[in-house]
Amino acid sequence: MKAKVAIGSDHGGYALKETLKAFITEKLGYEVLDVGCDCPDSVDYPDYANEACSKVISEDVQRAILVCGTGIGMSIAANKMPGIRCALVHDTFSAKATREHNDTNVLALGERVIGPGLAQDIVELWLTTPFSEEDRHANRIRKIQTIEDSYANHP
Ligand SMILES: O=C(CO)[C@H](O)[C@H](O)[C@H](O)COP(=O)(O)O
Repeated sequence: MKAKVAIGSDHGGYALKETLKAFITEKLGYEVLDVGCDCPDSVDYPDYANEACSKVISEDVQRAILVCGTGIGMSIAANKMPGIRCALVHDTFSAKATREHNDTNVLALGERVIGPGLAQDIVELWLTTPFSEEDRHANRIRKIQTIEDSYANHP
């Protein structure tokens, strides 16, 4: 069964979000939950990273895609959230590798960095590439989780 995908952006990623939303639903056939923003007026990217990633954490969706001007702010905010492994990706090699090696559940993109054609290629690869399941990669992901858990009750 295909993953459900949340998608969110700030104003700097709004146009690319709209393009990707149509591509993911109409061309790739995934169900997409758009958490905003809803127009190109200035907003704050952490609000939309939080909204989209909370849908992954609650298991309403299996993946999320975040777009801002650079993708950097979105990826920083997303990676603060428990269980989120967000990759900022602007090339197709990394799109495939981060699924195979990191089992990332969130993808961040920068509308001011790449064009819509490359963004679509990245999104398609990222959505369709499975985690390799190899022991060394699974073990490294467990170590990331252990780091996260060790700070869970940090004062
Ligand atoms: O968070 C970002 C950079 O890390 C995003 O690119 C934002 O979209 C960007 O900072 C927005 O900038 P603006 O001057 O408010 O349009």
